[in-house]
Amino acid sequence: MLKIPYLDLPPLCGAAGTVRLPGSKSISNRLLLLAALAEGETRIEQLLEADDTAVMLDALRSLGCAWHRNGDGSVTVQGLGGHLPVSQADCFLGNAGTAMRPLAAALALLSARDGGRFFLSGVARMHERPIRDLVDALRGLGCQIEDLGQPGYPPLALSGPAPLALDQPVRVRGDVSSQFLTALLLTLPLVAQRAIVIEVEGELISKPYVEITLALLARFNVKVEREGWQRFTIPAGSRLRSPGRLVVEGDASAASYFIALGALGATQAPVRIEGIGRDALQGDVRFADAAAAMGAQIEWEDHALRVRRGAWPLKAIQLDCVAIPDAAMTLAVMALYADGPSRLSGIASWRVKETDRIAAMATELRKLGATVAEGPDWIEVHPLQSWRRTAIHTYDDHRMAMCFSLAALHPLTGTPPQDLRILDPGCVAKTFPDYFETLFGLVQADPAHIPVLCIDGPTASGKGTLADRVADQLGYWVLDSGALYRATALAARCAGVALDDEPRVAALAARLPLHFEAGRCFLDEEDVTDALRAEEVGLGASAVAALPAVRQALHQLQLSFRRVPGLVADGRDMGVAIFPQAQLKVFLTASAAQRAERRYKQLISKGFSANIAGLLQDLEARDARDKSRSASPLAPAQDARLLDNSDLSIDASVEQVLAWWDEKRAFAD
Ligand SMILES: Nc1ncnc2c1ncn2[C@@H]1O[C@H](COP(=O)(O)OP(=O)(O)O)[C@@H](O)[C@H]1O
Ligand SMILES: Nc1ccn([C@H]2C[C@H](O)[C@@H](COP(=O)(O)OP(=O)(O)O)O2)c(=O)n1
Repeated sequence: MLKIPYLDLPPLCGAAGTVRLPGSKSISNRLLLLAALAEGETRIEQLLEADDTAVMLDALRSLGCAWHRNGDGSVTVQGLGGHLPVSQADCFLGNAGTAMRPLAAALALLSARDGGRFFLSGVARMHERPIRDLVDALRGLGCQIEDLGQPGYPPLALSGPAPLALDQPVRVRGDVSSQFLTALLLTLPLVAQRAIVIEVEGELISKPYVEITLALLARFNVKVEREGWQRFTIPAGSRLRSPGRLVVEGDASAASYFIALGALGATQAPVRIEGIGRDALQGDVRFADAAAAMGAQIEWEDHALRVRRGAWPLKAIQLDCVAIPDAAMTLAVMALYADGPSRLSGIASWRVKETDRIAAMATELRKLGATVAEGPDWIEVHPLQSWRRTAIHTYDDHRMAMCFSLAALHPLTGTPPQDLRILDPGCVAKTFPDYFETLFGLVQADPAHIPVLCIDGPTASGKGTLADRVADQLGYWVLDSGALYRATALAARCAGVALDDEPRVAALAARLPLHFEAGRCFLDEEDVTDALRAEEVGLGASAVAALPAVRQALHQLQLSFRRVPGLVADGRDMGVAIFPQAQLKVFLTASAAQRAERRYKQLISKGFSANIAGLLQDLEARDARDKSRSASPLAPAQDARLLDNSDLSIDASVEQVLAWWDEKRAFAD
């Protein structure tokens, strides 16, 4: 997960491969609430692990519901059988509408029936998202609900006891958000001694989401009777009972980004998306039909789909998106690649989501250079030929970040390749914490377009530390090239090969069974992370690094680290020999005495024995050999920036390098 201020995406030219979708947010949060309110224990598999489900789980715990995560990631919830063991709780629900609305209804009804006082709040944007229609419906039943902020918006206090009047139909508006109706449907079974009728006022939007609600209620033993989309009856004596085990479908809205990716960039092999089938509960699965109408070639499997590019450019569409409001945002970005203007209507609900999505979408598309028109419930997007390099604001809206990542495929239109900045990319954590990492596993880019930042310098100058920290800030990969020379020296020692036997050491280097996993380094199956840091291995590395055939053998391997979205490479010759075209080259130095002291502290802290005078001698000898060897001697590249960090803290060094990076890559805002 990326918790960084911005992520620069290099220009992308294709996509292929397989993605496993995270669990559906809508299904996950509905199931959590139903499982908590029901009788019996429920094991929920493939539950979404993201911000919106985390706040729901926290809230359930504070309401006295016990749950635990199992070894396979599934969650087991002990149902409360419709009775809260606590009479007070304060629940913070972030920006999760799928938690706020149904919990408001559940707590209003339960506190009215059993007494108690409960508080619901969220982030500032949550307090701007309307809930009045639901509150009005609940007040109509006799529930006591206080607006603690602006009337009609969270935060709310729900208290009781208070008499409930359930003999008249419950009326709720359905034309702003279907979540109000969903909230009532999920929770009224708690008080359904007699049949309860819900009548919807206005034209119900997002009907597929209500279908999810009805289908999940049926799994919990409540069979709601429906007359059209206007009248719903919860039968007398309905009781929520756990079905025992449930599997959450993959998130169909999240699938939209990968369907779009396939439609745009899968010209050879398909993008295969696992976790949903054609008969998925989620309405957003119908996004696939919209993408097909724009030209995507889609083949369905039982629980997966394969997407390739069909028509190119994409075909413009005119579509009423009322049934696929979330996934429709993806169409707006696909429209940039179409053969004419596309018009999406029926999207008034965009205005009350994580942000005003119509305004946000129009603003950011225009920054890319597009012509966009917008109305209260529609948007029209013209295709784009000449793309501007820009920084996309994401408005704390996960879908803005995910949609706009697709703009990095602009070279497919023939426009000159350039990078694209996504601000606050971490906002995807709401529903898809690993979205960007997943995307990077599927996309292709010309290596020459993938940015590289080199940090070269002598031993113990702090290259590794600086490289890791800078890469973390940029969301980039790291190449610790010294580890490759160290691993070669270690492999030679294990194989009994003399370090000056150039052909045999080079042969070992050429097929080094080295791989990196979660910050650890493995030779074959063996974790050699710590062994590589031993001082004698460093000296051995310096010896094998002087052999031209070894350097040659490791060259290609080093180049292969240049992967989307970018690379920070640390070593001796990164800027001179391996990535001579790098955007920024830093040559890092510190006095020999400082470096010896740093290395001493580092070794001692890792449990190695060390002596400072010996280390100083060794590092001066190593500097001399690294500088004087004929093959790629240690020296700053001509265009390198020198950074002497003898008197700089690690933070100050990181700041300096990031400032240089920003200077090179300034973005229009
Ligand atoms: N600017 C700095 N100031 C103080 N100590 C530093 C600084 N940069 C790195 N160090 C410390 O010096 C030690 C050696 O750093 P390392 O990154 O391993 O160096 P290199 O990769 O150049 O051999 C580490 O313990 C690190 O925490
Ligand atoms: N790109 C590189 C990286 C390391 N080397 C050599 C020179 C170094 O003495 C050894 C070990 O490198 P490493 O960066 O791990 O060493 P330090 O952490 O700086 O002590 O490998 C090299 O020649 N070229």
